[in-house]
Amino acid sequence: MPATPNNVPEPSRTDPALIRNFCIIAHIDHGKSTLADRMLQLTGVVEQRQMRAQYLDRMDIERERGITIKSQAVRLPWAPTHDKSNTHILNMIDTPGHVDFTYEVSRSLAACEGTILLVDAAQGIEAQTLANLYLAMENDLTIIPVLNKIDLPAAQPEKFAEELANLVGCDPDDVLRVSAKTGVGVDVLLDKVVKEVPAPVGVADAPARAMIFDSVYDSYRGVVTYVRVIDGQLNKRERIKMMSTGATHELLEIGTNSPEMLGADGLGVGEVGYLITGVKDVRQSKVGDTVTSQQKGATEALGGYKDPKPMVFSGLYPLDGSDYPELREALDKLQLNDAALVYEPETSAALGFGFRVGFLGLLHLDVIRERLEREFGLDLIATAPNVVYRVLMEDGTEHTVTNPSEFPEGKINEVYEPVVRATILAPSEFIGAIMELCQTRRGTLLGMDYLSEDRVEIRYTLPLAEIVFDFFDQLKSKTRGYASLDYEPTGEQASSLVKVDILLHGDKVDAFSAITHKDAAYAYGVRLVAKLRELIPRQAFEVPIQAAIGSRVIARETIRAIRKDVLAKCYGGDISRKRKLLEKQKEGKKRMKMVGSVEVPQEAFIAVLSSDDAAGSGKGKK
Ligand SMILES: Nc1nc2c(ncn2[C@@H]2O[C@H](COP(=O)(O)OP(=O)(O)OP(=O)(O)O)[C@@H](O)[C@H]2O)c(=O)[nH]1
Repeated sequence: MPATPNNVPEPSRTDPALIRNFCIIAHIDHGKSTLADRMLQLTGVVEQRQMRAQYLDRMDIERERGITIKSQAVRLPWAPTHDKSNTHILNMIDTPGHVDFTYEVSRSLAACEGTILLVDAAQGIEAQTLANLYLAMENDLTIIPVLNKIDLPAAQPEKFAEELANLVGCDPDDVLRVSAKTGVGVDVLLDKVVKEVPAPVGVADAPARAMIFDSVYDSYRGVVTYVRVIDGQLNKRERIKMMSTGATHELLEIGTNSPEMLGADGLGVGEVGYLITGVKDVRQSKVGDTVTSQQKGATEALGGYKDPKPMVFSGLYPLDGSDYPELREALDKLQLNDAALVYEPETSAALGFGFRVGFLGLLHLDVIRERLEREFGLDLIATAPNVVYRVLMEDGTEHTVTNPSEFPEGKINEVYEPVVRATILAPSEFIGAIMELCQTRRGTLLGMDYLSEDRVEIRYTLPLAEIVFDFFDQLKSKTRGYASLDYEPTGEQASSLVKVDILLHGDKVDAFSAITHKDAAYAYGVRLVAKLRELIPRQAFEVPIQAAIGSRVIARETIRAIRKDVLAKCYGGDISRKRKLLEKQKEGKKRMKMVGSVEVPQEAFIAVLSSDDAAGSGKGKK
C-alpha cells in the first residue's frame, strides 16, 4: 500500500465518496504545468529527488521513446487537513488548452465535477480562460477561482481577485492565492478541492458505462484510452464494446496513472484511468464515445458524443513530386494518433499530386504541417486554408465545397459559410480598434462587458473564413499584443460569396482559386494578379494574367514577351562554356511547373501561397 507524505495509507478500493475528479483551466503560461508538478510533489506520487520541472510534460517514457505520451489523468492521494484520517483520491484530468480542440476540452470537463480556474496574478483573465470557463459552467462544474504567481513583484492580487470574483460570482476573499513556483497555498488548494468539489455519483450495480475523454497512440502498446467510469465497473480481461460503432475488444490492461501507468483489476464508479485493448488506431477509440461491457452491457450511451469535424482545409503538396508516397505514409502515421485528421488524394494542374487535408483549426494545421516537415523531412507547399461551404443550387441540388476549385458553376441559390462566436479580451483603450477590425471582417457585435475598470470582453459573430486569414495577427498588432482571442463554431450563415479564378494565358490556375465575399473579390483579384506579374518571368510570348468571377474578368496584367537566348553573351567559340550554360538552363527548367503553356517557377507558387497578403497566411493563434 503506498503511503502518502501525510503518512496515511491509500485505501485499496476507492469509495466514490472519497473521489474528487477535477481539472485545471488556465490561459497559456499562467502556470498550469507548474501547479500540476507541485501537486504531484505535495501528494508524494513523485518523490522529491525525482522531481523535475514539468514532470507531466516530460515523462521518462516520452524521453526514451521520443514519442508524446502525456499523462492525461493523474491519481493523487490526499488526506485533507480537516479530515486527516481519510485519504481521498484526487484525479487531476488534463484539458487541451487550445480553441481548436474545444470538443476535446468539453469531454475532459465532462469527466470532472470541479475545476480550478487558475489565473496569473500579474496578467489577469484572458480569452482562453473565459472560453473554457463558459464550457465548465455549461457542464455544471464547481469552480474554484485561484490566483497564481503571487510571489511575483508585479502581481496585483487585489485587483485580479476582484475581477475573478465578479466573473464567478463569489467574494474576492474566497479567491485563493498561490504560488505554484514556491508551493505557497497549494496544500490549502488541495484541501479546498476535497471540500468543495462534489464526489462522483453513479450506480454501482448498473451495466458499465465509461466515457472516453482522450486516446493516445503509443507505438509499443497501441492505443491508450483514458476513461472516466460513470456507472458499473470495467474489469481486466473482459470484452468491452465501443457504443458508437459496436466494435468489441478484449480489455488487455486497465489501471490508473500515478503518474506512471499502474495496472489494476478494474475501475469502478467515479474512477478515472486507462484501458489498453491492442487497437492500433485512435479512430477505434474515439473521444466522447461510451465504453461498456460486451456481456450485459448498457443499452444507452452517455450523451455528448460527436464525430470530430474538420473546419479548415488546405491542399498539401510535396515540393518534389517524387515525395508523394512519403507524404501519404506520413499522413497515415499521423492519423493513428489523431482522429480529427482527414485527407484524400487531390491533383492540381499547377502543383501536381497531393492531398486535401482537413483540420480542426489553424493551430491544428500548423502543428501537422510542422510535424510533416520536421519529423518526416518533407518539403511541402500548402495552399491557402479555406473553410467548408455548403452551396444550394437553383435546381435543388446541394454541394459541399472543401476546395475552392470545386465551387460549382451554374445557377446558385444560396451559399452557406461556417460562423464562430469570438470572445476577445483587451484593455478598454483598444475597443475602437477591435470593433473596426471585426466590422471589416464582416462581424456582428453580440455584446460587450467590462471585467474591471480597464479591461473589456467583446463578443462577436464572425465568419470562420475571416478568422483563418490573418485575423489574429491583425488583432495583436492593433492592440500592441494585449488582446487575446478565443472562438467556437456556432453554425452557418448564408452570405454573398463568389469564386475568384486566376487565369494564366487563359488557363485557370486551380491553386489560386479562392472563395471570397463579393465585396472583397475585386481586391483579391487585383492583388494576386499584380503579385504574379512580379513573380513570373517573361516568356517567349505575351502572357495575360487575369482574375475572373465566372466569365467576367475583374483584373488583368500582362507579362511582355521576351526572346531568351542564353547563348547570346557567349560570342566566340568556347563550346564547353556554352554547354555548361545550356545544362544550367535545363536544371532551372526542372523547377518550373507548366501551367497550360506558361512556365511558372515553383517559387512563385510558394511566394503567393505563403505570403501574408495572399488569401490566407496559415498562421496559428495562441
Ligand atoms: N514566479 C512564478 N512563476 C511561475 C509560477 N507558476 C508558474 N510560473 C512560471 O510561469 C511560466 C509558465 O508556467 P507553466 O507551468 O509552463 O504554464 P502553463 O500554463 O502550463 O503553460 P503551457 O503549458 O505553455 O500552457 C514558467 O516559466 C513558470 O516557471 C509562480 O507561481 N510564480
